[in-house]
Amino acid sequence: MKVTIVGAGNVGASCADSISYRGIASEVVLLDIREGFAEGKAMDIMQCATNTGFNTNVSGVTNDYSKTANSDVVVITSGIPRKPGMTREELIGINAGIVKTVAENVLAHSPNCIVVVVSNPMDTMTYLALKSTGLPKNRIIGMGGALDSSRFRYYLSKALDKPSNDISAMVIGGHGDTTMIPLTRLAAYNGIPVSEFLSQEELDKVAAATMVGGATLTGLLGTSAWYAPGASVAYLVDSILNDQKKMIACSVMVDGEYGQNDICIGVPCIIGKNGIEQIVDIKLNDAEKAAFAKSADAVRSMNADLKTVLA
Ligand SMILES: NC(=O)C1=CN([C@@H]2O[C@H](COP(=O)(O)OP(=O)(O)OC[C@H]3O[C@@H](n4cnc5c(N)ncnc54)[C@H](O)[C@@H]3O)[C@@H](O)[C@H]2O)C=CC1
Ligand SMILES: O=C([O-])CC(=O)C(=O)O
Repeated sequence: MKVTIVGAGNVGASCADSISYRGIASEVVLLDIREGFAEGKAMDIMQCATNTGFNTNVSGVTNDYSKTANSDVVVITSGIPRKPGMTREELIGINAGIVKTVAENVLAHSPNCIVVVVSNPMDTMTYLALKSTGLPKNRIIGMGGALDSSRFRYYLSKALDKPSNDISAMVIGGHGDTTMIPLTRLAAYNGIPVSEFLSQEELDKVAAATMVGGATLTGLLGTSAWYAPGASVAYLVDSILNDQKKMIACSVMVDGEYGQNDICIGVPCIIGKNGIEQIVDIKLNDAEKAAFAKSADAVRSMNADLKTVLA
């Protein structure tokens, strides 16, 4: 199986690293416009192979899409990240043009691939990739919910003082500081609702920390995060390449699910070899429904900024 990652920066290289470690692809191609950069990142990752024991062939290219031909999955991470104090939405002006061109280039060489969109503002970039390429909606997947859900589990694990892997929890809605919806009502510690162990005040604190999880890291690092984003992409790509049918919150075009249409937004999805194989339309309570509608309005109004790039 062949995976191309466009953008060999912090997130792209971390995706390549995590995918190689998992041993889920025979070939990973990293592509960047910066001369020699992807080649260098690929060489550095390949020099891990003997000490970590992976057999994936990772190569790097400078803007040569012919080397990406016949990829099964293409991950788009190209574009600028935010700096402390910025929102993801402020990146749209530069990233929209990049994502549109990149999506066209990758499909010209891999017409049957599944595209995973990472560049921010991710829900809007996913919508742009879908609208500009005309691909069927199962083949364009926005990655955000996998990461937000793993941060939610991290903050729950800190509050409970229990391991993250004993906790199941999901974040739906937009991938933005104010649009995420951590589903605290449904979060569980080994099958037991977390509300058995944490007060409403503690749960509200966890939800608030989750929503600004990316901003917190951006403040600490001076640029946005990359290890957990890379691991989240690898988790998603694993479910596609190995047809695992995992349920992962992903940004996908909704068609009536959760009462919404014509936006890409985070909802629980079954992910397999065909990409998005099913949207799991669960019953939300009134407060969750209201939060989802508000989140959808914000995502929709962001998409309106794409008018010129989609014209
Ligand atoms: N959806 C999510 O959960 C997450 C999204 N992100 C987003 O991912 C994007 C990348 O972040 P980082 O890797 O930290 O940034 P970075 O600046 O480290 O890397 C971006 C790379 O894209 C390359 N690039 C720019 N234009 C290109 C083009 N036309 N073709 C090919 N490569 C191009 C740059 O040369 C650079 O190497 C940002 O937009 C960031 O906001 C970051 C973390 C999580
Ligand atoms: O915070 C950012 O800008 C990058 C991102 O989407 C994340 O780490 O969740």
